[in-house]
Amino acid sequence: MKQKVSIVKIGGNLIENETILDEFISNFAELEGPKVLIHGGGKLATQLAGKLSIPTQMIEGRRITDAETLKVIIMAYGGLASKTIVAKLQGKNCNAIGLSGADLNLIRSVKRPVKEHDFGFVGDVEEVNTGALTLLLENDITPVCCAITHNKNGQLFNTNADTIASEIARALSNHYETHLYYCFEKRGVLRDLKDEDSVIEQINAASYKQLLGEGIIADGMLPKLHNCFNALKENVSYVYIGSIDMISNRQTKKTTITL
Ligand SMILES: Nc1ncnc2c1ncn2[C@@H]1O[C@H](COP(=O)(O)OP(=O)(O)O)[C@@H](O)[C@H]1O
Ligand SMILES: CC(=O)N[C@@H](CCC(=O)OP(=O)(O)O)C(=O)O
Repeated sequence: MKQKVSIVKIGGNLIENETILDEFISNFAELEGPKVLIHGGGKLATQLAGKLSIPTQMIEGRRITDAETLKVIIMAYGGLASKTIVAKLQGKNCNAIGLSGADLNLIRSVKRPVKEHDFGFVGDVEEVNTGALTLLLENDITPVCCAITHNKNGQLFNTNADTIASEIARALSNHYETHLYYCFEKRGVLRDLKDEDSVIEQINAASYKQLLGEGIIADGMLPKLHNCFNALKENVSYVYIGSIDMISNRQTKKTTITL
């Protein structure tokens, strides 16, 4: 039987709030077995760009990343967010290491092809270095991955953190029974965004199509669910969307995604 690995993605809205981040770090540090943390930081990047008078433009949940925006991304995700999270995990005796996709050649990507839009320095994942990840996990080291990839030719790219989480889960699923958790600021996918109790507890491919048609899934939830189904199609065993409580043993509602 394969060993369980937990792949946990934490959204940028949560890492902005220190109290919530600390609670998440405690929950994550207590998770047993090998684990990987992927963090966003979209809100942080938007705030930092604003302070530097660099305008932010998002299309279909993805950031248009010109050369100046890429510098902000590297500072915000690879610097502030990554090091803050790693220090907090070390404070809980979790031996974490902060990595971008360039470190250990962890994630190689190519520039997102220009179709309707040119996203600039945004990369689509081509390959995850599974050997490097398993080497760390087998030595009780917890990788903390940010939303930055590279092309192995000296160029860094901004890459959606949900996609990185699903690609890492997919890569590890040959070696482990993979459990992928998307933690964000709501308790799951909601039928009504104004009603926190309207969590849809199960979504499968058929109900997903229906929810899309009804316009219930929008904005950042679009790439998130797309990534969930991609992961399941590639042998990831379990995929969940919910609050930070779902990775602790506390009973909570969450959305379970199935094919
Ligand atoms: N049906 C839905 N249920 C929950 N959130 C939804 C839904 N449709 C759209 N959203 C939006 O998606 C956002 C989550 O996407 P995003 O901001 O990319 O998450 P993250 O913080 O994990 O990066 C929510 O804040 C919410 O505004
Ligand atoms: C290409 C692209 O859109 N990249 C994302 C990466 C960060 C991210 O995904 O962060 P959240 O999880 O906080 O949304 C961005 O720059 O916003």
